[in-house]
Amino acid sequence: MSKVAVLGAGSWGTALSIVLADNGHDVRLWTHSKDQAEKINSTHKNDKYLEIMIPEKIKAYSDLEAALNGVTDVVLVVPTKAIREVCHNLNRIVKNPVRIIHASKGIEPGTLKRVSQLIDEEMDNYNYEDIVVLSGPSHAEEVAKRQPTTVTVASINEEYAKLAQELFFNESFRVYTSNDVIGIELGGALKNIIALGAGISDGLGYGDNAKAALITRGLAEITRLGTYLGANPLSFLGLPGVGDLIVTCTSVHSRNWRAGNLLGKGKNLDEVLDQMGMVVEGVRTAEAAYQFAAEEDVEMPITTGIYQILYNNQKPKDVVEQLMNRDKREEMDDLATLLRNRYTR
Ligand SMILES: NC(=O)C1=CN([C@@H]2O[C@H](COP(=O)(O)OP(=O)(O)OC[C@H]3O[C@@H](n4cnc5c(N)ncnc54)[C@H](OP(=O)(O)O)[C@@H]3O)[C@@H](O)[C@H]2O)C=CC1
Ligand SMILES: O=C(CO)COP(=O)(O)O
Repeated sequence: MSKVAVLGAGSWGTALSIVLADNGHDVRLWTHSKDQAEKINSTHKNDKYLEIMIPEKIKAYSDLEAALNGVTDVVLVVPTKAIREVCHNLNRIVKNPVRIIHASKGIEPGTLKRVSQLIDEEMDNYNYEDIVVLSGPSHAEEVAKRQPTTVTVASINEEYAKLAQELFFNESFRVYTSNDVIGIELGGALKNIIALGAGISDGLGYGDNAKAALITRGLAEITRLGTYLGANPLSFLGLPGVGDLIVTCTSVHSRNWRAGNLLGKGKNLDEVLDQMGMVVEGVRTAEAAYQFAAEEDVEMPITTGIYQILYNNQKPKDVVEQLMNRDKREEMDDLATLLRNRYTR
């Protein structure tokens, strides 16, 4: 059994700690809040984030050095905007070799970097090839209740991907492996933009047809950008692609869907974020993807529309009208070319 530090005690860090504790590992759940650590240790609940009781053997820490003492694996689960800060501190403290698995879903605006690239930049002596990403259709609320869930762990280091699979795998948490770090990270990050769109569509009162269109054309957009950035397009048909799109675009558990729903009902971004109280990763990732699409001339009309709603106060109804009235085109034209180019290279 392994000693594991889970860094980030929000919904997902807590749910993943439960999976690891169920598997018999020694789990330290680190939070940047002393009060929260004390509350978790005394009540075995983390009720701002999850309703369920936490196994007593999970120990919460607010001292990062103490949490990391003697661990073999570090699971990073803070919001993307906190990854650099946490890795900077990790870099200062970690002396023994550890394996790093991250489960955060975002892209940094400005630099347009994925989470594994941020980790790589902040950690002096850690190989990019050894970073593992865990992603897939997995609402924390359901994982914490041990409901059947499937995810993928990806690393260029095949042995580390298999070790991560072993660490998390159990009868209600099925884990696949992959070597497509770019595809798995982009699938998880970009689906949040489309989930905002699905929430907006529901908030406007549109039906299943509109949502199915968003999911499908959203997948085309994700595949287009992802393949441009070096991902294996097949990854987008897998759990961290279409799987995660379905789970976030169709569920009230999704914070991105919920935030979109409020936007569709007429609230502005500041009001929505105040009300959410949890991370809505799609907001920053929409900014990053919009910047990228504009700079590299990659066609991302849904992302562009959502960016305009979030950052330029465009009315959701006007954006839908613009999307519906774009030039007529063939459904698969550019995607077919993209795939053909990739496989005939
Ligand atoms: N929830 C889910 O079902 C899933 C989430 N994810 C991803 O996991 C990541 C984390 O999400 P999730 O746990 O849901 O988010 P939550 O909003 O539930 O929790 C975020 C946690 O991170 C903490 N935090 C914020 N800033 C910092 C910082 N600078 N240093 C240390 N801790 C910090 C927050 O602390 P505080 O309480 O003080 O704000 C909180 O404990 C995201 O990238 C998300 O996309 C992936 C799959 C499923
Ligand atoms: O990524 C998730 C499920 O796989 C959670 O999505 P939200 O961040 O929208 O809640």
